[in-house]
Amino acid sequence: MPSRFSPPEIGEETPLKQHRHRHISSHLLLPLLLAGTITLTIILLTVLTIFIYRKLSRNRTAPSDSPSHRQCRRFSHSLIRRATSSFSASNRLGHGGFGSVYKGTLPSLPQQLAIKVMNSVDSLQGEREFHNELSLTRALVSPHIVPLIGFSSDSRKRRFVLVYELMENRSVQDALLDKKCEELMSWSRRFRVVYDVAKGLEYLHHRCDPPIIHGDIKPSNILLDGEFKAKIGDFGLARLKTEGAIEGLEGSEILKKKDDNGSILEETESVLTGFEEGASSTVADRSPEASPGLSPEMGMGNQDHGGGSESVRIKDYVMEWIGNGIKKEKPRNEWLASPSSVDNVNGSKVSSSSAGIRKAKNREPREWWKEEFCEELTKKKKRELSSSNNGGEFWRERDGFSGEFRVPKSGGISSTPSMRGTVCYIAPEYGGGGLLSEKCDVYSFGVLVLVIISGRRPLQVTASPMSELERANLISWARQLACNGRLLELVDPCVHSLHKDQALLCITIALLCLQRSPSKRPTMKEIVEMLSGEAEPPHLPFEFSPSPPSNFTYKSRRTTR
Ligand SMILES: Nc1ncnc2c1ncn2[C@@H]1O[C@H](COP(=O)(O)OP(=O)(O)OP(=O)(O)O)[C@@H](O)[C@H]1O
Repeated sequence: MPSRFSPPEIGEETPLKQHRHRHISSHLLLPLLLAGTITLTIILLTVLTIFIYRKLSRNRTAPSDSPSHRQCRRFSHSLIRRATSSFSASNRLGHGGFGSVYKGTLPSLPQQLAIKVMNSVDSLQGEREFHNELSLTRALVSPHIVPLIGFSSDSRKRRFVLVYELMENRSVQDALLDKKCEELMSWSRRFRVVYDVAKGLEYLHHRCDPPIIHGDIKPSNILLDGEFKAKIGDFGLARLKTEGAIEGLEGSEILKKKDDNGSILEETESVLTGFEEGASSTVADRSPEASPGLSPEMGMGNQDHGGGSESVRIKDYVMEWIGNGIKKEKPRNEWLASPSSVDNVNGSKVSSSSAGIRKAKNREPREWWKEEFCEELTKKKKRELSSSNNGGEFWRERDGFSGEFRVPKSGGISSTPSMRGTVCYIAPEYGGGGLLSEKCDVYSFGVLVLVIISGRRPLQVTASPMSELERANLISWARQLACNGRLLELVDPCVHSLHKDQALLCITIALLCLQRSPSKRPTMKEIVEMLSGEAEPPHLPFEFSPSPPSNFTYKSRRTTR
């Protein structure tokens, strides 16, 4: 009879065992599930963090309001050659410190192009500027910046080209100072140019992260499109603000180099002093009628009247000496002065690499030296008048005047190899080998505004009498007019439909920008607010206030533009 209870075979699980097993596995499953979920969450979080970090770091170098970079195309050199008809002279738009700019077209692109060919065969500086300009400009998207379309580079053959959109009306230098375009004789257009440049700089300083310092604001770097809207171009000397430390390092190297050259500088200065002593009397007595040999532009020439032959000889010697010095110092192919294009260009650019390469361009060295000598003569006259108490008030030293235009040493170019920017536009603190900051751009903007308002170069003598020399330096002239409450005299007489309040506002802002102390200068954001009427109009710096106070007043500009 089969037993009712048969013992379980070995290996067979009893329900009890099964229950225990189920209990154990469910006991293990929970922590396993939990661990799995946590691991998965950690992985997801890590991926998400990496994604966000990469996105943020990509946006950091780009302006905050331009999430995606401009489409920047790479072109072959043969295509660029075809676009410019083999870089034909007839297509040449202009010549900059590091090469020529050509007009061109490409079948694949609707717009006309400005093709900047960097001169980098013999120097690394051209290549350096190319990379600098490319990396910075491709990230910029603003209606106030010249749009970069593409580039072409071949390191082996040392060909570096940047392709920009063509600005039909060229630069402010070309359109306003050289051609005196009729369109720019209307006040509203001039004011618009000032406003556009201010907006462009505000974008660079306040909307880019990190901020971008242009470092070379001047008329030839302000381009005008078909409607005369201004855009900032040429970022070859631009810097990200975070590079301050690097700039500082360069600065200390430079100080060392300056010391090394000390004896040479001293020698140069003593020669200049000799010239000043002799030349001041000769130039002061000249007039175009009395001295037909004078260049009417400069009020200086090789002839002498009234027995000053010795001083003229000294002057000629110094001019010659400096001219030779310049030629001697000229690094190969770095001097790009083309006599045909020379016409009192606004300033000579000084730039550097760590190797201390210097350049000056677009001008016969002797031409711009003449202008700078005029400045020296003006200073000399100022000293004379102030010591004789005759007109001392007029020539009183103003904030920042001495030192903002240094006599270039070692052959006409600043002895400070770190100096970047252009003589007359460069901020005094940076010219002395200091740190490049946004306030350097603000200073250059101040000079630019005076140039746009007055329609003349920062250093220019239009006639030889000494009375004209008083106006030679635009900045000091503006300061004088401010002290005398005659600011509107600065406005270009060719301007029509003048809006006096706007003109006073612009000149006042310019004078604020030109204060010697960078911290006193307004920011570009504040300047845009003042120009747009969002902020109250500024007051002149105390030292420029006319006496009795306030010869001119503004109407409130709290109107919408
Ligand atoms: N996008 C452009 N459209 C039209 N013309 C241009 C354009 N870019 C430059 N140019 C012309 O070419 C000239 C040379 O420009 P570039 O930027 O090379 O040098 P620069 O500003 O004159 O001198 P530097 O290199 O010393 O700053 C300008 O003055 C301007 O006349």
